Amino acid sequence: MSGTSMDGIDAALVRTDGHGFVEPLGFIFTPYRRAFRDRLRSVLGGVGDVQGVEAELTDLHAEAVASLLRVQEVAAATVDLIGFHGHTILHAPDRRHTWQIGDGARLAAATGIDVVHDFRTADVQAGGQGAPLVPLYHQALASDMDRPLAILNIGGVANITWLGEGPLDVVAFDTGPGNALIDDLVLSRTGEPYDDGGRIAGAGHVDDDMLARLLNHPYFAAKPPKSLDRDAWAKAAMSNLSTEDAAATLTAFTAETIIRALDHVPARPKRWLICGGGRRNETLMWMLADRLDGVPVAPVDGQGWNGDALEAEAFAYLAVRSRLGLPLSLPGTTGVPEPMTGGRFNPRA
Ligand SMILES: Nc1ncnc2c1ncn2[C@@H]1O[C@H](COP(=O)(O)OP(=O)(O)OP(=O)(O)O)[C@@H](O)[C@H]1O
Ligand SMILES: CC(=O)N[C@H]1[C@@H]2OC[C@@H](O2)[C@@H](O)[C@@H]1O[C@H](C)C(=O)O
Repeated sequence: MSGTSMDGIDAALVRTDGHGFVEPLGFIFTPYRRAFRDRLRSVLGGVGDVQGVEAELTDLHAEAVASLLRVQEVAAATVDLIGFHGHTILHAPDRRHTWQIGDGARLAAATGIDVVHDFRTADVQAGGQGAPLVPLYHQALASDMDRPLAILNIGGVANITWLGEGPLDVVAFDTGPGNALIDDLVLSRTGEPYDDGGRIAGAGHVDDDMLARLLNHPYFAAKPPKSLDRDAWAKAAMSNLSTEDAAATLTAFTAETIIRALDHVPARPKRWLICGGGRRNETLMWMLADRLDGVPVAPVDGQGWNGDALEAEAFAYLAVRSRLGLPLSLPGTTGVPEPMTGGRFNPRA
């Protein structure tokens, strides 16, 4: 999995039957070098040297698989399948178009392992949003937990999975920006890739006028299903604010838009579990807790799950489901008219 933050590759090793049995076995993160990150950024929107970047991205994923297997002391021959998400460079479900680069056949040839890739196209072509796809994995992980439960991923974009009692009782959608706007601000002002621990935002004051302007966007009132492109929000015009105040305001924007997700779920969750890199932003976590007013909110790690690994684990799980012809998405998760399978199979050479 190469997430919208463009920070690197998450690779997870999972044992699963594609139904209720999931056992995460290992995880490795391989950061991109600055030069590749820039090249990846240069093809967002589907422009420039897409083919060249796709080949490079695929080869970096083959290296990530090799590193994971080395660390886990597992032979490639004993691995049944790779779920290869690739990297989203364009997401326009309303035009029935979504584009994840990553060459499945090339990865299968490089690793000697069967590969499933292109997870989102079938859903989008059937009229779904093509995202988020992680919810069915969240449901498998949380099978014995009290409901209603919210699992929130704060990556470049933030997405919520709301789980009610029944197996089809799932509502999921992108809530708004996660870290992407904060990352872009901090990078342009300080040269650092993100606001470590939320310390910059923690030293600033929220500009209420700016926050109100940011919140004045039709996306937040729109009913799900709904999903976002990473760059749905153009760089917010923050030039009149100090770095600290701008970071505080964008962090409050993320927190506030997550809270607005409550307008679109059937009942208030009894508990929130947070995954993705944003759970390390203490200012954001504090802003969320403050707005949730006593409802428990904590990183998923306290549950024994790895909050950095869930998305990569999910695409392993979904790859197995794809081979079994099982749904990857539901009407409640992507708005697809009926439960829908997906993914394309690439046999090893
Ligand atoms: N120590 C930290 N303090 C604050 N923020 C952090 C920290 N570590 C990571 N992050 C944030 O988490 C981001 C990476 O999160 P993650 O890997 O979950 O995103 P992603 O998977 O690329 O995105 P998406 O889920 O949208 O595809 C970084 O860009 C940064 O903003
Ligand atoms: C189009 C696309 O790649 N969307 C990503 C992105 O990153 C987070 C959020 O927006 C989510 O909708 C999705 O990824 C996760 C893995 C998902 O499909 O569940």
